[in-house]
Amino acid sequence: MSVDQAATVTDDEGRAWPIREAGASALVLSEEDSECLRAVALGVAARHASRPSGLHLDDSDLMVDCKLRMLRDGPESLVQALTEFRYRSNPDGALLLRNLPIDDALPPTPEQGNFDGDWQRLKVASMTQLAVMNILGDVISYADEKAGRIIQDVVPVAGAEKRQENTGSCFLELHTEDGFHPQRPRFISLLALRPDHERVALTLASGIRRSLACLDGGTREVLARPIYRIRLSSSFVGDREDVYAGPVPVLTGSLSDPDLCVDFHAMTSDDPEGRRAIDSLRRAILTNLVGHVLAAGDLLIVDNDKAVHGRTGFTARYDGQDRWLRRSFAVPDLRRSTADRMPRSHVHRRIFTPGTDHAVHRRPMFSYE
Ligand SMILES: O=C(O)CCC(=O)C(=O)O
Ligand SMILES: [Fe+2]
Repeated sequence: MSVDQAATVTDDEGRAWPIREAGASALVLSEEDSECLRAVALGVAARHASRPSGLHLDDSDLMVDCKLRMLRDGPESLVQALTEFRYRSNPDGALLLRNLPIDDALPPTPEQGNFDGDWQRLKVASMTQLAVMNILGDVISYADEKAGRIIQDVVPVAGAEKRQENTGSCFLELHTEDGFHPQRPRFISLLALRPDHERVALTLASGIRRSLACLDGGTREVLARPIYRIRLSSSFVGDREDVYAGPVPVLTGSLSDPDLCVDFHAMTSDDPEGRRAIDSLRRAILTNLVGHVLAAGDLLIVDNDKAVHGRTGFTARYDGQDRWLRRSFAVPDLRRSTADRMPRSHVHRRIFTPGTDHAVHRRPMFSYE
């Protein structure tokens, strides 16, 4: 895959797929609303100032505070847009927010994948993101990934350029986030602190609501069969390439408005019909791409049930000024994972133990080749 100047993605067969600019339908916060949100973020940060960085902001009191202050003092138009998106989603399954407050003096982009400094140096960005996520749902993170951090850093890492994960800088194939996880996120948010140097890294999304019309009834029926397996991502299982979840269907729920779980890099089917249906779906998804080069203060929310996302390639310089996004997840109901979390913690325990051949999840769901 590659991207040319006219914002198209070119697939391996040389066919170019246009990318609609997501900025056209963005919600741009007014200066007044942005300052209002900054005040909410600073207020929450001040009340939790003694929280050590080592806890990665993992505490339900902080989440309660974020939600309460956002509902009480946050910009009403933003709370309304988030609540509508939560209930109804939209045709692209993606909502771009612009002009969100972030911290004035940013630390250098971390080199090794995680920001290890004091969270207070990013208090505006961190609390803003958690305030937004707490309106969309219940914040969750995964112990297997990035040490369970509640807010994860998405930065290029030297040596990982070709990896199909967010430390890479090549084309990141369209995927459902953590589609293999029993409590995968409903919403993911990506808040940009810095764009890439050349401003070419387009974060992409594509919604099943737009693609459904491009799929015939037979293809939809195949995609609804539980004949697909998803390889666990390397951020969960390291270098192992043989751990799969499934079998699962790609389309579930309503026939006219289905949910989607697919990964065009990590999903396979032993069934030739299943593979053909995935190819048709990929063409439909590529027909309906939206994209945006996330700039500082842009926050993209992806509805992980209704859209896949990915990113076009870029060149990292590893000079402390590289692209830097921050990511967080929300689920509709945290209580569904009570047995898999410590009390008051929002971190889901490991589903995979490195060095063993056993996934630790209590419901057997992984297979090994
Ligand atoms: O880098 C991006 O824009 C998207 C990365 C991504 O897919 C992720 O972090 O889940
Ligand atoms: Fe992703």
